[in-house]
Amino acid sequence: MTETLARLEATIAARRGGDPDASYVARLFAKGTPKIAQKVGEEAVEAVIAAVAGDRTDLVGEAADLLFHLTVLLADADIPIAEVMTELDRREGLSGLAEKAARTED
Ligand SMILES: N=c1c2ncn([C@@H]3O[C@H](COP(=O)(O)OP(=O)(O)OP(=O)(O)O)[C@@H](O)[C@H]3O)c2ncn1[C@@H]1O[C@H](COP(=O)(O)O)[C@@H](O)[C@H]1O
Repeated sequence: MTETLARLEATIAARRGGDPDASYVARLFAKGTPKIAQKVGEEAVEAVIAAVAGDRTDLVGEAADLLFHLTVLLADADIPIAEVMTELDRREGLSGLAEKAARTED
């Protein structure tokens, strides 16, 4: 899973400054942060609609669109996905500490 995102991140980085006529990602970068952010918002709403409708197939597709556009948004902000993973790992550690503390209280 992480490898897939890492590959996508590398492809997206390689498209930076590329030909907008030849690449969707280059086109997004050329349009700028507000357009990329708008796409993330749209894809998030579409994923939410698919989830509420109970449409599993649509949700998988919309989730892929959302993760893809979020990866472009992070690249546009010069934030490596690894930094987001580190934050998730930190939170996992915090929840582990909370569980440990709860066990100690018993
Ligand atoms: N994963 C994706 C991916 N997911 C979705 N999309 C594109 O995202 C767009 C979303 O569709 P929409 O109808 O919402 O948007 P649109 O009408 O095309 O654009 P707007 O008018 O809304 O700006 C479609 O054009 C899809 O093709 C993607 N485009 C590219 N990738 C990955 O990015 C790589 C590089 O792509 P290129 O930059 O095109 O070479 C590809 O090899 C893929 O791995």
